[in-house]
Amino acid sequence: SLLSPLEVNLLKLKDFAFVFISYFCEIQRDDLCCVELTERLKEKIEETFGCEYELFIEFTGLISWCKGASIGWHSDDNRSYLKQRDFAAVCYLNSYEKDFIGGLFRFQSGEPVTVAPSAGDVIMYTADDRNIHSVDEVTDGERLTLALWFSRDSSHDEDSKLLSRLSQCTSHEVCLPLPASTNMYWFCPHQDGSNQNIGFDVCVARLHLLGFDVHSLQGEDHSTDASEQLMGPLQLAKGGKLLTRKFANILHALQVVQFYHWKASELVTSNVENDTLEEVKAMSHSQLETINALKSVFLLDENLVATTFGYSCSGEDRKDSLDLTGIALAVTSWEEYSCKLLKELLSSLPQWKTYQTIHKVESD
Ligand SMILES: O=C(O)CCC(=O)C(=O)O
Ligand SMILES: [Fe+2]
Repeated sequence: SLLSPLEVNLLKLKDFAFVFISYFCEIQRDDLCCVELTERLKEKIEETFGCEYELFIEFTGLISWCKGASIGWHSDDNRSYLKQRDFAAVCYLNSYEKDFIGGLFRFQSGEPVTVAPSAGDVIMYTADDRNIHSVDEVTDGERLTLALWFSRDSSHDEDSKLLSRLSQCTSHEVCLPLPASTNMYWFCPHQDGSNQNIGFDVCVARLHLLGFDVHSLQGEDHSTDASEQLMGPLQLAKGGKLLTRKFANILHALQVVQFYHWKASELVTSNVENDTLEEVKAMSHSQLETINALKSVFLLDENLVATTFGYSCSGEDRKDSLDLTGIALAVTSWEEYSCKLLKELLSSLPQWKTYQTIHKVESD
């Protein structure tokens, strides 16, 4: 094991759909830095593989493998756009048989042949075809990993890219999340196309599990392509009611809902103002139709959603505890929270730029 139980727990603490930036700051605040951890992994790789030159972290991914997820035989540099990858480190954040079934890691040749993930363990291997590997299908539960890829090529340094993006931010703006292409969020257990009609959009499904439906403002105009609807302005609905507040896109709505779910007990809900209450309206028949039309495209298989995310009856409690009025309040708290995190990040930016790398900076 390379990671302590505390580190493992901090890493998987937040829902994965939540912004990595907030994740990163919370961990810092708890006096344990994700960056320190990744630096430690980098040093370990350099030591293990006898690297003479410094490595750069090329990509960091906090990955949730839901029921049905798997990956066949591959090397990690097997695409033209992945050629810069030299080494991989996969940190296991939970354990085989305890938290999920299936999901064994296998090497095609050499020893060990099979690795059963165990929280805190890290596997490291070269990204080329000397280490062809696969991951068995996860048949129950959710498998959680922190995966990092390393490159000898400094032009692929993840830190530099992030630094230049952060340099373009100003601390006053709210950073609205931008969804990647819609097919990034499409979950389909049969990638071979045998069951084209089975699947769901991960964002719509996560909202659905928390008790919310999506009302696309572009959906009212029937000419808009369904997949574009999630990229544009939308509203949230629940139990025949609609929150008039507009969200920029599906990820914005999801972040606010997840934030509310995460922080609900801390948000002050006692003095709900009238104008917040006025934002919750009964929905019309046509609005309900727009909601259902979107569901019929993006929530094709509700049972698959429940089994994939492993929610059963316990999911009902969380659904009921979250309401639209709370969401209206959470929008502002989420903005304040995001702005605060962004300010903290930006305050470290001058030092980070000096070193061209992201390090923990002591705040006064
Ligand atoms: O999660 C794992 O055990 C390995 C993941 C993997 O092979 C990959 O993402 O390329
Ligand atoms: Fe891999």
